[in-house]
Amino acid sequence: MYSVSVTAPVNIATLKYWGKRDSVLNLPTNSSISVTLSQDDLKTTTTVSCSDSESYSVDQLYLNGKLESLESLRSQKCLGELRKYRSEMEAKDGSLPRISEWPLRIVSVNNFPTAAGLASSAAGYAAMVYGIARLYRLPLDRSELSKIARQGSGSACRSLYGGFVAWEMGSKKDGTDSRAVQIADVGHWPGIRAAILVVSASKKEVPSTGGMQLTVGSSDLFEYRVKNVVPPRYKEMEQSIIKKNFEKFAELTMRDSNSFHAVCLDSYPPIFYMNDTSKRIVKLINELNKSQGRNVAAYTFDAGPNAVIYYEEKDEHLVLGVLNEFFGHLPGWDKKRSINYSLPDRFPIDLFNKDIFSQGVSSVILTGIGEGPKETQEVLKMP
Ligand SMILES: Nc1ncnc2c1ncn2[C@@H]1O[C@H](COP(=O)(O)OP(=O)(O)OP(=O)(O)O)[C@@H](O)[C@H]1O
Ligand SMILES: C[C@@](O)(CCOP(=O)(O)OP(=O)(O)O)CC(=O)O
Repeated sequence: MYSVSVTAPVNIATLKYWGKRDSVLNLPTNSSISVTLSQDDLKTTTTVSCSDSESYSVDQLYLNGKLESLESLRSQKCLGELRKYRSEMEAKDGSLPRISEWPLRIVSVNNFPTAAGLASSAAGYAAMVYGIARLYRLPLDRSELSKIARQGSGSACRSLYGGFVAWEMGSKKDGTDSRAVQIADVGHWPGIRAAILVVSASKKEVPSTGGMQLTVGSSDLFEYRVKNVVPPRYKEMEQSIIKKNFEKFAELTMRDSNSFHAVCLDSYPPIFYMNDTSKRIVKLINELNKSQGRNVAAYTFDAGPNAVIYYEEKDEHLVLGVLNEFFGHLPGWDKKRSINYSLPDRFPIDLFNKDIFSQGVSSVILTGIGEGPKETQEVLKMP
């Protein structure tokens, strides 16, 4: 029996992937950019093993304690590609054990809600692909592995790296140039923080894949976004990261979240991922930024109502000053309990009815930028 355990992070896009040009190879209609979040707070842990013993009769995935199907085309493609690489190695080197033929057992847990718009599929597929690649000792770099993870879930390709990551859409039909690359590692700009306001931890209404297909097929705005908005924005965002220009990075992040939700709304029938709570959070952040005369925080929303708010550590007292005022009673503040937050100077508190603006959020996750997948000593047992 051979076994390896790994952990992998969540990533939250600041320039959104929305739309596929090939849904079998999972190739996107635009390049995207994300921040990898710290595994201290959000992570998938996966133990992969393979054996020729009788107890390993078929490939199995245990996710959060339950047996899950591996039959989906997405999972099959990831497993198939990894096995193919391993069997090619075995064919070239007769001394290698022929483990590519053995059934795999994958035991995985997410320490945060699964399928609730918190990018569990990204961390999950990244962990699965990275773990099997280590088990098979494949000589593939993270960018090569990202092409495999991409076929599990598009956004998963970006979780192969830490720091700031781009998914280059590529132009080849076979997808061999559609892969993740690192724009900058954590050390480049370590002060990036993220506050997640969990608005809904339940399963989302319109899954990303179906939502994208609907947008591609029905939104008039979509073509404009893909052709005219994203390409220059990609370059500007990359530059803002390289120059550590938070003011610009924040503006582009918020604009791109708005643009993504605009094409969702422009789909026919329309898709609504943000709800009234999400909209109130946008207002809080806008007023905070206005009151300080600069962008101290940037909101972004994925395919659900949860908000992710990026900010710099040096402005934490301002951002958490506001968030604590409205959401300080919720779970998630333990590591900041000793700090006495107060509202930032000039914040226009009179504009906000506290009873209404405190509603709808169930918990807060305070985290920051983090590293990519890594091996761990923690071994998960079959439930
Ligand atoms: N740890 C894991 N290992 C393997 N697969 C996983 C893991 N976690 C999640 N998945 C897969 O991802 C699916 C959830 O993906 P889905 O896109 O619905 O939600 P999400 O990733 O949490 O949200 P979003 O993509 O909008 O951020 C699960 O049903 C499962 O198939
Ligand atoms: C809104 C998004 O989070 C969409 C993520 O979509 P997925 O990666 O979950 O989609 P599939 O490739 O169909 O699995 C934006 C982003 O992460 O870039």
